[in-house]
Amino acid sequence: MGTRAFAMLKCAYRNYSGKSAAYPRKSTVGVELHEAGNKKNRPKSSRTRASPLEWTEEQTRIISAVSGGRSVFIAGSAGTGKTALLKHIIKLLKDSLGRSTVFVTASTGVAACALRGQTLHSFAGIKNPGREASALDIYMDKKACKRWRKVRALFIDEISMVDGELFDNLECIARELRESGETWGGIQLIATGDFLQLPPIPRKGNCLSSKQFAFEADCWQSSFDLQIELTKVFRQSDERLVKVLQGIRKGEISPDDWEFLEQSCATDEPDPSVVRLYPRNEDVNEVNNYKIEELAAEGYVFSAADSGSDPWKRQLKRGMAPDEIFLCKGARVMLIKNKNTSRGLVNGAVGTVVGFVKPEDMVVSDLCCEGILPMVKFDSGRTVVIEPETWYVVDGDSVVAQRKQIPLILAWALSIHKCQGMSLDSLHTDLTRSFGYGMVYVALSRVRSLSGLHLSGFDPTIIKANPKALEFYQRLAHQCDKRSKDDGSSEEEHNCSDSVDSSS
Ligand SMILES: Nc1ncnc2c1ncn2[C@@H]1O[C@H](COP(=O)(O)OP(=O)(O)OP(=O)(O)O)[C@@H](O)[C@H]1O
Repeated sequence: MGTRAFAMLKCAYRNYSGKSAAYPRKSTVGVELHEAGNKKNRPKSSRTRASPLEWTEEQTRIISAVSGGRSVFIAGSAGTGKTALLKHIIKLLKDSLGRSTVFVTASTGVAACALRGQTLHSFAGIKNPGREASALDIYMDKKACKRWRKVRALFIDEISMVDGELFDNLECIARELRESGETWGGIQLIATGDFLQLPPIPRKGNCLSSKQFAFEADCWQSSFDLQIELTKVFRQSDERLVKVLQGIRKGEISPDDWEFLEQSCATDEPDPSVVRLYPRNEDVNEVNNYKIEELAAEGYVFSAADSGSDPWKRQLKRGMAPDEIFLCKGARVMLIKNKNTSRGLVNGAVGTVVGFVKPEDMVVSDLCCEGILPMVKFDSGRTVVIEPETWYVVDGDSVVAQRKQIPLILAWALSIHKCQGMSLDSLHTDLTRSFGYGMVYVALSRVRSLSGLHLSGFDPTIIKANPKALEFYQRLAHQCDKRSKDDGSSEEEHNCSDSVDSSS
């Protein structure tokens, strides 16, 4: 089959009701075309710049430490602005050190794509992320060796999902390849994450590793000049909710807090439009497929247009933008990129597909043969034509792969792993489902306010925090406390440590 024929098949108009494919009724498209043609109704640009944030004292301290060349571990619970701060610091360092020497990585494809970076594994030259990192693989990979020698500042987001053994191995490789006796061969390391959120996924054959977390690595303490915990939560403004979530993060919930949660949350069956969070992908796919089939509506398939080469292109598949998405009228969708923050069109905004339009000034037939775009009515009330977005994998200063796709995913259901890092207006989760350490906290801490939280299966025994992670934070707090007393500053002024002993 020719490439063209294959491409046409791939993006052919599909119908999940099982009926034979048919083109959409012209009249419907006509009406929406008219709406889209009306300039007043159309978004001016999807690239509106977000207004700059006013940094807190904690965040400012981190900015100056990093600007001064220090290696920093930025801790903080959900919604304390770790990612927002990281984006700012990345820009600062790229401007000061040069784009080609600053490498942005994350332990997951989703987080890496969100930062326009690459996975830690791709950066490092690890061929098989599911297995033990092979030093030989890395030494044989000329491009990876070049990166290791060239890098001056290395960012690692979602460090909570990097295990201690990998962290130690990479530090050792950095020293050897850079022929330097300094920790990490003198690389400035900036790591962020919350060890009380999702833990590392055990590698095959490594279930009983004694170094489950990065903070258990032998080199952890010498890797950072400074370890700082952000304490101001921005995602939620309700102080009681913040307090309850902080308790859940630590695996604690008082009877009062439990009652408060039970009474304040909507415990009745939520509106079917509310996003359901599940721990497992199978459940997510089952719900989304069932719901879209139930609509039995005609729609379109949007296929991602990728360029670049492997392993970078493979990373795009692990990001948020789907390889393929079928959309029809009535489909519940979520925006997976910030389009216009001042208008509420942010990553995590949920809405319903209300139609399709053919743009006059844009060719989008690479995504959908019919050259159309979906129109979404967001729950906030705005109706917007969703233009394609591009996700990049950046290696130093070069774009090594990119994916163009409609920035939408189906949103009747979402996995807890995928929603880590998101803010949501409303969600439903069933607490009786199998949750591991940190899962309940990750799920609940996505919501901005209690009015948007729908819970079922109340059972306080499922709230649990990893004891090793708890101990790590206790030591961090103790060191900060000690340091505050030593130099006479208050605890609030000094929630950081120059040296934390990570050994138990
Ligand atoms: N200094 C600040 N002032 C106001 N809002 C802020 C500030 N810093 C961050 N925010 C906002 O707080 C929200 C949560 O921030 P962010 O997603 O960076 O948190 P996070 O710590 O990375 O959360 P998570 O651990 O859940 O990924 C975002 O909407 C962000 O814009």
